[in-house]
Amino acid sequence: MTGLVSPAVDEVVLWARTSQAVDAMNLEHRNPNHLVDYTLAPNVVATSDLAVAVRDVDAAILATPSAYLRETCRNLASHLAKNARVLVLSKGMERGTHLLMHEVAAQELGNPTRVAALSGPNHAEEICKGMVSAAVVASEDAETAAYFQGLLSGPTFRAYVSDDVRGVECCGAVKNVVAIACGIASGMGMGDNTLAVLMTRGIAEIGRVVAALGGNPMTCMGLAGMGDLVVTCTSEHSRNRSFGRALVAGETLDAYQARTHMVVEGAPASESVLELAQERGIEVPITAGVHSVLYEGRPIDEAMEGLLTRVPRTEFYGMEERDTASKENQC
Ligand SMILES: NC(=O)C1=CN([C@@H]2O[C@H](COP(=O)(O)OP(=O)(O)OC[C@H]3O[C@@H](n4cnc5c(N)ncnc54)[C@H](O)[C@@H]3O)[C@@H](O)[C@H]2O)C=CC1
Ligand SMILES: O=C(CO)COP(=O)(O)O
Repeated sequence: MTGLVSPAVDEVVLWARTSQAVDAMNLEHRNPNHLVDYTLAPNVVATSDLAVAVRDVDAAILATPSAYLRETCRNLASHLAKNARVLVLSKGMERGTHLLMHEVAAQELGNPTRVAALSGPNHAEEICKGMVSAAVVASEDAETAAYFQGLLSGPTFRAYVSDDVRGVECCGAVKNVVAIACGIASGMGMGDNTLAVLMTRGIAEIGRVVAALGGNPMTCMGLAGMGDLVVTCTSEHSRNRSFGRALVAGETLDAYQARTHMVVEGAPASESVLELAQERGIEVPITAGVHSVLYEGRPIDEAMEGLLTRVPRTEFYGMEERDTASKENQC
């Protein structure tokens, strides 16, 4: 995001946790751990001091893995000005509470109207090369969404706004689970038909969860839904997809994350989405299948067979009237 924001502001301050990363970014203008060939703009500076990072800022952009967002916001709360706007990039659903990331940020930082969430098909590997991308900025407050739309929009990046922040964030959390399923299918040697089936039934599954959380299922047709689902299920850059392939090859989640130093958000999301679905009676067969493989020791072949041997149904899309979320014959 620094490459998108830096042309629009005087200075971007990056918070990093290690002095090694901070020194490399300040001295060489490169991140030594991620996108190592990318040169940071001259007006980007780094610090490991959170208080310094947000001193006198107009806005903060939060991009920690979802599991650390609450802790990061808690640490930030006493340093961030009360009127500073907050944009959340993290994609996930909190375990136990089933809160979306903008809700976690708002709980810890106060004033939900200053919080927005950004989601869409946005692999940093392509954005930093100036390849055309787009995303949606969602907030319950139109001014906050418009503020970040203005901050991020540029010649190669188009930002749309939405007031359906729950729908946008829910899409971002659940599509990662579907992408793991696609990676597994790809690793098993399945073809394009299989991926198309998983993605299409995946968007229906996402739609049911969006509806249950009070979002608009039509948001699934947009950049945060269909757009991000397509890129995450098909791109070579996707961690969730490539983890699914690695799993078939015998690698564990911990080993994959340790080798890549990157987060696989679909794994914890499968836990929280399944918890939520069981609590609310939502059918999430793809999520349940991924969860069973990751956390219940179910063999991959058996999970795939389980999906295929379900009772034949009418095709519902997950985007019908909201009360269809509770109908039995829905998926
Ligand atoms: N909104 C959007 O357009 C996009 C959002 N994302 C989301 O952003 C979040 C971060 O993804 P990436 O930047 O790709 O991460 P990454 O997978 O490249 O790396 C994870 C990073 O988390 C850091 N980290 C580990 N423990 C931490 C802690 N306790 N506190 C803060 N940071 C910690 C690691 O140092 C590492 O740099 C994820 O939730 C991901 O799904 C990712 C791509 C696009
Ligand atoms: O959300 C993303 C792209 O929009 C990143 O997806 P992965 O975490 O699977 O790489």
